[in-house]
Amino acid sequence: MSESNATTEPLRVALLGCGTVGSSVARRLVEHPEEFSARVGRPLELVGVAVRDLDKPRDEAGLDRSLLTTDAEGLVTRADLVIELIGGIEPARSLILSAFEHGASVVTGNKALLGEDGPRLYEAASEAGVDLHFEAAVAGAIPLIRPMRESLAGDQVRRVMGIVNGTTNFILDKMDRTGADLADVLAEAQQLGYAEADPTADVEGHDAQAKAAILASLAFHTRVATSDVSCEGITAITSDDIRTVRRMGCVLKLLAICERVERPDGTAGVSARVHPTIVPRSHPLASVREAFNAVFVETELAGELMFYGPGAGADPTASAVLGDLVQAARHRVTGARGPGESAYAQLPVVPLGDVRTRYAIRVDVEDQPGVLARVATVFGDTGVSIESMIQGIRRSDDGLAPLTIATHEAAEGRLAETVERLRGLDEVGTVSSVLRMEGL
Ligand SMILES: NC(=O)C1=CN([C@@H]2O[C@H](COP(=O)(O)OP(=O)(O)OC[C@H]3O[C@@H](n4cnc5c(N)ncnc54)[C@H](O)[C@@H]3O)[C@@H](O)[C@H]2O)C=CC1
Ligand SMILES: N[C@@H](CC=O)C(=O)O
Ligand code: NA
Repeated sequence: MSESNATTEPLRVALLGCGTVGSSVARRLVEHPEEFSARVGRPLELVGVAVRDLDKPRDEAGLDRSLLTTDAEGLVTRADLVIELIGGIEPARSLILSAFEHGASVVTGNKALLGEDGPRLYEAASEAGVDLHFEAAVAGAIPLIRPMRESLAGDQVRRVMGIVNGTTNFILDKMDRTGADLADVLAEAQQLGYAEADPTADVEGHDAQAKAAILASLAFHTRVATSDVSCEGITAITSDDIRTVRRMGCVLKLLAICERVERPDGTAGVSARVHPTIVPRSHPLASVREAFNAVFVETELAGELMFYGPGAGADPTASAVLGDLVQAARHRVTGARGPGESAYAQLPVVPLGDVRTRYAIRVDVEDQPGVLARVATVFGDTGVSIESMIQGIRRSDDGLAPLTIATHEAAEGRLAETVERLRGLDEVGTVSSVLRMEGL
């Protein structure tokens, strides 16, 4: 690639955090400076890397150790472009705000922070007249944020649904294929660099919850915070659940679902939720393996779009970060600006109780005449329509038989009432799982 259009004045780049993703970003920056220079139109100079521990070996990142500093606050004041890959809320937020105050554009992969305090970051970037880019924050390497912010800016998004957490997809996929337990597979996902620093964020669904908030905000031009997204993770999923779902010809996936919905008074609202979901094996989401992500975006004009690729891991995530870096750097060169916040619609977030979907409920019942009728009556009373009921063989130890009831679409509130009433039946031992279904 030619360097003829590159001036000699470098743009100063500060990297905050040199962990899984940061070290891959650093390596690429120091290994291929001429490529970046040619693509941006000006050289990029890595002026510092903020770390927590100066003595930690980092040879694999190919870094000149004199670039390392524990003074992240000082580093952001002498940069044109700041890459934040520390993660978490603080000190990441203060460092990003300080970067904006000092006139730097910011690239981050920090979905936790964007989901909690995105509007504040947008506002600060806008006041400073600089860019805020975050392609890595949702679905790793997959170009999804830029299409949502820019390519689809003239269309109307109806629904965004998909797998946005690599760790849990890796775990569920392994549980499905090998019958392994959740805890065994989590350690492997951590080793491969997919999990968050605290993997509870992955398995409890909070990482996907923050990503759903980001996607819903972009899709519906509305401020949706992480706390607006209802969330259920995969920690309660057992190998029994996986087996039951297999027998149904389905697979279990942790899905983020963001929808534009009609409220009871006919006005538009937004719903956003994350939960384990039963998906038929014939559905494209069922074949998403390991730490891959896949997101369907349904719009008024484009119809259905599918985004697929590596959703986590050092190098795939670095690809998204570096793409953003080049974009932010080009803007510095040309004087252009990236898109700011678009939250003009301000649609209300509907309560989970009003959201409608389908369910599979697994209960253990006494194997006696009249029990199925009594269970069915509960559904009739609460207005939840049954699609099928499958009873398994009575167990010898407790004399109970597993019963799986699949429903037609019903409101979450009605379903919760149904489950409550099932728990009160003498003939029902336990309600062992309640799972939502999509694409059936
Ligand atoms: N690992 C992945 O696959 C993906 C990660 N992300 C996001 O990218 C960010 C970084 O993730 P990872 O690299 O996986 O995390 P990591 O935990 O491997 O790296 C974070 C690094 O920041 C350092 N750090 C913490 N506080 C610091 C401070 N005050 N000053 C300087 N350094 C500090 C830590 O010592 C650690 O080396 C997070 O926001 C994460 O959510 C986004 C997409 C994918
Ligand atoms: N922990 C996250 C990393 C990428 O966002 C995941 O597993 O998806
Ligand atoms: Na992405």
